Amino acid sequence: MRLPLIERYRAHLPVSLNTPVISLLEGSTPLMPLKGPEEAQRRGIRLYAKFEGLNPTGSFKDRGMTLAVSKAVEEGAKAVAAASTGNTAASAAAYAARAGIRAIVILPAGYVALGKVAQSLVHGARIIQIEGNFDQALALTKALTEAYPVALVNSLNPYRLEGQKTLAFEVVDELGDAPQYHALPVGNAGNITAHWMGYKEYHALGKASRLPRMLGFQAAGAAPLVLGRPVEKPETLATAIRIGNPASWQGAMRAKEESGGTIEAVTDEEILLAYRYLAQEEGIFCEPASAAAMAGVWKLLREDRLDPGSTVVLTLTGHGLKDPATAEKVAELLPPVPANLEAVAEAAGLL
Ligand SMILES: Cc1ncc(COP(=O)(O)O)c(/C=C/C(=O)C(=O)O)c1O
Repeated sequence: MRLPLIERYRAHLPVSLNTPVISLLEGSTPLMPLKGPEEAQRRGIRLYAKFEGLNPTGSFKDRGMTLAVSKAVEEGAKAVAAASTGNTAASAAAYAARAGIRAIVILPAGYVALGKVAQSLVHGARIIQIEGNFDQALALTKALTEAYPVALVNSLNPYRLEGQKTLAFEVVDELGDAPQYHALPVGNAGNITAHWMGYKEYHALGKASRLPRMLGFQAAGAAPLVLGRPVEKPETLATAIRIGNPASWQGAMRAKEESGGTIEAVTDEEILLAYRYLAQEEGIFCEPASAAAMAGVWKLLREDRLDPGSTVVLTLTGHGLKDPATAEKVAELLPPVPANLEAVAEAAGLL
């Protein structure tokens, strides 16, 4: 029987018997073996996708939100607030509804994928769109939660990272050890920080014999961690990681340096190629930001920078249905045909 994430990893989480468990049965997502591109097969490198799009609200955010909202309710909160590029908002809205408290979400107007706005709307969140970007939305949300009795549930909230570290636990529990490499997209950098926390905790407990090298990937137009300075006007079609000044900058640097890993940039074109590869060659529909992890691993494979025979886990952070508009960038919808067999057979390429 599927367990709430807090129950599955209670021993490793800052909860007590007084903590209500607000859950949508998140976590325990599939670790899917990939065929992998030819460059991986040739070197005997095994790729696995940890598909976080199969969480209840369709992204990895649910791991952190179950804990952040449970702890907020334990502390008497009647409302939670988050700035978001969309998935944090969707998750906060769902878990607040589950808990019977209010969600306030602040979004950068015009830069949040359709599916995520739909989720926040339908769950009844109070949606505030600002004429600004995510970084401005986060500053406003911090100010709001300091001035009013509302709990902040962005990844500045330590409970978010505590929840998200469980992904590393699941990978080790399933593979029997940590992989040599773990790749993921990086925006506000909470997730790479949390992954590294989880691997270090499990390694310290002797549950993993090794620590993976963390491979973080940013979109080239929104790559402050690669440039070494904030990006004033971040731009990328991968709107989930369109962030110019990551809140967990230090955490990301620690994960990179302590693990001997790297944080690099991939272009929007490379992201779209990886997005299409995952959908059309592996059968996995993830959102563009998630495909940055595949784009990055592909780049390292082309540059022959991954050890032959190694195992690489990629966190595919969100489901592709979140951003239906981008699907049309990689496949053209043909115009309708007359409703007769010959026209359909011709359109199907069977004639
Ligand atoms: C699909 C997807 N992939 C990657 C990231 C980057 O994770 P972080 O590096 O921990 O920020 C996000 C982040 C989204 C938000 O920050 C938000 O929803 O406000 C995401 O939704």
